[in-house]
Amino acid sequence: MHPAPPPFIRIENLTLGYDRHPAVHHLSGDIPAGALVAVIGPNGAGKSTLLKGLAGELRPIGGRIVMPGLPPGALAYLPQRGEIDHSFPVSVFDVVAMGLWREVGAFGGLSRTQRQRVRDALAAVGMSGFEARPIGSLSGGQLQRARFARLMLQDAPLILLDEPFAAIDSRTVDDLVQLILGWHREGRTVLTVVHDLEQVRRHFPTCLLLSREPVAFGPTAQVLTPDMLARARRLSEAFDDDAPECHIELPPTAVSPTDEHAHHHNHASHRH
Ligand SMILES: Nc1ncnc2c1ncn2[C@@H]1O[C@H](COP(=O)(O)OP(=O)(O)OP(=O)(O)O)[C@@H](O)[C@H]1O
Repeated sequence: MHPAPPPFIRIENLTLGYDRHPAVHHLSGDIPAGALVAVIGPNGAGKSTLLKGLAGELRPIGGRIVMPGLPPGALAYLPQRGEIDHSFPVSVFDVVAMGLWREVGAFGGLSRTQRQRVRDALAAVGMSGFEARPIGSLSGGQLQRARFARLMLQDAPLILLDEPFAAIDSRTVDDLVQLILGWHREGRTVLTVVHDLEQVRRHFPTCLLLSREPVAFGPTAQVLTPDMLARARRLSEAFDDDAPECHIELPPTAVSPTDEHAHHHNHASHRH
């Protein structure tokens, strides 16, 4: 018998938030290497906050995230809103080439091979011929393709995508899903915030259902049950950002390696 491989990401009683107000709390669990995880939950459930925490953009208020097998900085993160200033006169090629900054450095020039890799990444997202176009002239779907091309060049073992399909045409969504499935086949670990549950059922083997705290984490078919979704909704409705404290009691659930912390507690942002 082989011992179980170490987790790629270990989350230990994690609390993340803003100005010491928890947005996600009591999150614990292991994510194995090569997992393809959909992060789902109601609006304001803390999905983006979790990705920011994993990306290192938000420091935990409590608990910790450990990624034993990940070299420092070896993750690629696609935030929800475009971080690209559309009015900035920069070409699609240059924006995508930023994906190589770790190997090129801030002021380095690109080698011939690196320039070819940029063109290959653009071809892989169906954007050949757009190299010289100003980034601000792209449609929403084209811009998202370019952002995926940049991400590909980062060649990271861990990829975090925050609502990559929001406000994107269905053909582009299909193409982006195929790229994600390709990264999964290559053995990369991918966490994606997704709103469309059909999309999740069809393509994502593992699911984390969040509602400020973990509701369920495991195989998608066991997480996406009417019970679990109703539970997530109830938790989200019981939440009030301005309320002084919290006493939410959860019954234990069948699938949930992550909710062993369900109990009475006091946090400075729940109501009853
Ligand atoms: N920069 C911030 N400063 C203060 N509070 C924030 C900030 N960003 C998010 N929040 C709050 O944290 C909570 C969780 O937000 P988050 O964006 O993580 O939720 P989400 O699940 O991604 O929601 P959605 O599906 O609507 O994008 C919300 O109450 C939100 O208002």
